[in-house]
Amino acid sequence: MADWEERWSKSRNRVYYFNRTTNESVWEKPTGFSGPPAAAPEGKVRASHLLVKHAESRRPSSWREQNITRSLEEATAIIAQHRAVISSGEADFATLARGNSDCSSAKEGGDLGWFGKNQMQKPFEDATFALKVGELSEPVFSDSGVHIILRTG
Ligand SMILES: N=C(N)NCCC[C@H](NC(=O)[C@@H]1CCC/C1=C/[C@H](COP(=O)(O)O)NC=O)C(N)=O
Repeated sequence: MADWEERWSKSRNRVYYFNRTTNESVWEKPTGFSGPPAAAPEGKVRASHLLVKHAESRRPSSWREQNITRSLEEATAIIAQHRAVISSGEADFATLARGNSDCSSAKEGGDLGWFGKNQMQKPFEDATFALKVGELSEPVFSDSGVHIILRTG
């Protein structure tokens, strides 16, 4: 496993994995990969998020639920519950995001990869850039719904 390293694909704006011995490149994280994360591309941050959508979301549908009808209040309460579970250490962020996030990034444990300014909706961008690496946000409200954000890079 020591042969693999995480790299950043500028063209696809996401990480990939390069094997120094075989020169092979793969998108999916090799099983057991434990190398250092890709170096932070200039001016970019990396974050994972858990999104709970509601009836007023810009796209009230997700892989989890075809037609999302919960209210903004309900979504906020659900996010607060998830945040409490993560903060208590009862579950890790990626596991909770994988099963509960209404974003397609759920399949990556919520990982959105590296992104710079003007890529994400402003409330999300502002909240992420204000976090230190490793810090978990308070609930963040965007047109997509209600998020908690873990800054990872
Ligand atoms: N660069 C990466 N990895 N993908 C492009 C992101 C585009 C960006 N997206 C967002 O700002 C929302 C909030 C933060 C994450 C995010 C994810 C949304 C949430 O779901 P939706 O409201 O779209 O159904 N799904 C994808 O876009 C935008 N400018 O709309």
